[in-house]
Amino acid sequence: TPKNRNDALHPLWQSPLTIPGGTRQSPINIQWRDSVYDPVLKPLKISYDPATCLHIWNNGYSFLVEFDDSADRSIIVGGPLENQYRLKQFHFHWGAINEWGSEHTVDSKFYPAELHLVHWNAVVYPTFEEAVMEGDGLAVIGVFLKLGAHHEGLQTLVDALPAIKHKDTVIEFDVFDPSCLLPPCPDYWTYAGSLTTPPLTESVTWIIKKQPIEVDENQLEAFRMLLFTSDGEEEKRMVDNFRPLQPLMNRTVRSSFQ
Ligand SMILES: Nc1nnc(SCC(=O)Nc2ccc(S(N)(=O)=O)cc2)s1
Ligand SMILES: [Zn+2]
Repeated sequence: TPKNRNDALHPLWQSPLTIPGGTRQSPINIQWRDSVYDPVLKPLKISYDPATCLHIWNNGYSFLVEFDDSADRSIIVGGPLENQYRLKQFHFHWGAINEWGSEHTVDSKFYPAELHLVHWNAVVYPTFEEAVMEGDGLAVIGVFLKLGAHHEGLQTLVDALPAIKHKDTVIEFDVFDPSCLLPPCPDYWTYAGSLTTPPLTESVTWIIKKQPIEVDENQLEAFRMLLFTSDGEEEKRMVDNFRPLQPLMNRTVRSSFQ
């Protein structure tokens, strides 16, 4: 029984749910028919060096795989971006059941999970922390996960999860190529948004892939055995770690495809 309203709140949201004066918050519903094809959008060029992988850890919000971003070794360029952006980490959001879990929705449809590959503009900003505060500081690629076939590349991550069950646990992860988590179809939507967890800063150019990747039930269940809580605390399963949909306000979602 929660002692006060805050305890009743989802662990993610003990801080304010809304940013006062926020005009470009994420996630949003992508209404396919309202998105505008932009012929000027370039193909997104992705080149990741698997050796830049460092470790995988449970940060109490999600599990994330972090990369060595001290040089331009794993980068994205093109698409809606004016500069190249360096890969810093990727993580996921998922639900307690397969009916929901993604942060973005397409025509109000939830996917069971969503992958976020987080990149920062090291051409313009000296550190990630500074880029987080700037309108063109970050670029996040969103990939929807749908229930289907077993995903070989994801299994490498799934096999590591039992070792990072509790908050603030970490294990070495030497080689992993996140390209294996991207769908083959190049099509994407893009819009100006924000981080979906605190500090919720309005610094993200979102690039949402149209085609989901398929993962199987056992792989989704493996995400759900993680805990929000540290070892020794009362166990709280890490599920439903997605932010509620935010108002579109004065934004247009552009598509790279007709
Ligand atoms: N001084 C600071 N250090 N680190 C930060 S923010 C750390 C960070 O990467 N936050 C983050 C939060 C949400 C997302 S998400 N879900 O992709 O919008 C990505 C990234 S501010
Ligand atoms: Zn995320």
